Amino acid sequence: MIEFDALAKRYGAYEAVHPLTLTVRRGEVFGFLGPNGAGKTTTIRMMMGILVPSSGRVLVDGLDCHRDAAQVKRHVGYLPDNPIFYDYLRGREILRFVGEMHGLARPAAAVRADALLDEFGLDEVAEEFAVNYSMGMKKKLGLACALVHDPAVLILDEPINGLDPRAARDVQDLLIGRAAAGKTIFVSTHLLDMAQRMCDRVGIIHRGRLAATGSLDELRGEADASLEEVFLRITDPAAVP
Ligand SMILES: Nc1ncnc2c1ncn2[C@@H]1O[C@H](COP(=O)(O)OP(=O)(O)OP(=O)(O)O)[C@@H](O)[C@H]1O
Repeated sequence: MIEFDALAKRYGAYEAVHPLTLTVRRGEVFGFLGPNGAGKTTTIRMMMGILVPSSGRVLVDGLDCHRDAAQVKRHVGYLPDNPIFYDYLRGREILRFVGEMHGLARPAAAVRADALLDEFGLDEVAEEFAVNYSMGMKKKLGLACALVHDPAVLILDEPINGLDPRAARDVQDLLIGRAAAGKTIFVSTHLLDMAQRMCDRVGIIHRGRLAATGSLDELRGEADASLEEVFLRITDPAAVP
């Protein structure tokens, strides 16, 4: 379970995330939707202990993401918006290294890395340097790194942004598999197709404020508007925040 309790972030005088209160249930796939600059990455960086909240807090399975940041990392798999690797390590080496950093014994990390490389279709490039990976391969490797310690919770920042349709579908299928296995997934995106395919509930963030939350049916409402119509209405630049 993820509990946001009036979590807020200011950059100087600029309020990037207004106090955010929200609960994501265990086993739920929650889509955090918003246009560019809405505050999605800032929120996720607070969840990962990378940014210090200006006020409020966020808890993952009872652990405070700021105070207990190290424990949270054991519990959570994180895919950053732009995964960066040691360029001159090979895919397999990176995944083993991340596994060992999470406390797996060397043989166990090797077995786990091989299984994920196989599942993610990266086995053919496993001996290639990550610097030579395509964007799709980097996202898949990043996701494999997020999963190497079999965390209960996944926090994913724009997992299919910039991917071609096949790679995007591959990544979504991998995530849908994880959701079916009971993982709690918090995924930020501005790609509504993905939200529609994967998410149990979504929240729409606009100018740092959570403007709407609910299941897709709830957001579409009685008018049965498409998610795109709902999103465009809520995030209309002319709308008063
Ligand atoms: N370090 C910073 N200093 C000042 N302002 C910042 C900083 N980081 C982000 N911002 C501002 O905070 C707001 C929210 O940014 P954030 O990156 O969280 O948005 P986002 O929803 O993830 O956007 P995108 O979809 O474009 O990645 C933006 O207006 C951004 O310019």
